[in-house]
Amino acid sequence: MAIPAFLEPLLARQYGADLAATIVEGLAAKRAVTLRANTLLSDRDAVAEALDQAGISWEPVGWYRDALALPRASQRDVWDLPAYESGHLYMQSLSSMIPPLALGARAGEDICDMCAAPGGKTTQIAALTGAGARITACEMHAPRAEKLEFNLNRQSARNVTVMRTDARRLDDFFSFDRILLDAPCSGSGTLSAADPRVEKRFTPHLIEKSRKSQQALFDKALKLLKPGGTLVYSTCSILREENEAIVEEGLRRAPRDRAFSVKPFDLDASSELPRLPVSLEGALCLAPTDRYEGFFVAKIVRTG
Ligand SMILES: C[S@@+](CC[C@H](N)C(=O)[O-])C[C@H]1O[C@@H](n2cnc3c(N)ncnc32)[C@H](O)[C@@H]1O
Repeated sequence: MAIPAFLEPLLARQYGADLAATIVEGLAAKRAVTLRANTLLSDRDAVAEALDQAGISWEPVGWYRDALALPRASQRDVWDLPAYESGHLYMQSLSSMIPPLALGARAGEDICDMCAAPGGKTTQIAALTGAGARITACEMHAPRAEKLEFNLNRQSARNVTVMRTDARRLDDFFSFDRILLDAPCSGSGTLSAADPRVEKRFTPHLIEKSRKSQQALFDKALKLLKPGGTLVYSTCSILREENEAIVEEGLRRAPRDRAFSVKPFDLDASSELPRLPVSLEGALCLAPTDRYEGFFVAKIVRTG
């Protein structure tokens, strides 16, 4: 099985042939298992000690103290740890830890995670706010909403209300200080040649379907944002049509009585991130590598 052949020309149109070839190589690389210490129940040092005791070698991640990379471990090695079972850690890709950091949520705020299951980012936001924020987590697919609730319980994220609903239909009466829209996407940044279903799953139709849903969700997010509020838009796609184009079109047709601006966000030691060029100033797009998934993150602030 191979990465579908139509992807490389698509990438080449966006990034040029050389970079497209490097990206496809990055997709084929075996990615290191990475995890996040759950500070609602434990901390980085305790998780590191549990790994040491199990003989699993780990490396720190420069831009996020709670993240650990396990270059030689398998997922099963982590599943076997008591600290995994008890929710003291959460297996999560490094790239997907960035949107909650970019969101910058604080205790006391109203937060919405519009597309929340299985809950990696919801539980991270809960941990980052010390369980002091009011978090609404939407998920429209019932089995995935169950998985979300399971993970929230296991991670002890008690300040989260789960809404089993289509976030596109949220009443405009709601308003939030911060919204994370980690949108459903084609997954072009995380494709694996080892996945036997990759050719059936990743199709031009999936990109188009994702794009429509992303735009509708983005438009809704802008309506739900309080003045001064922050929206973070992210996908695990590296295609411009699912990323920059969604943000640009959403801002173009935003309600005329509101103003929004794309803002850069800081990440300590972010020079270690494998950045791809972006056409939206302030946004971040990561290349797939043996450590990172391909990922896009943009931060939008309602300025008026
Ligand atoms: C990229 S995944 C989210 C991953 C999640 N943020 C995490 O970090 O664990 C997108 C999720 O959005 C859900 N979804 C798709 N369309 C939705 C919609 N219109 N409203 C709510 N949830 C939706 C999907 O079922 C899927 O679980």
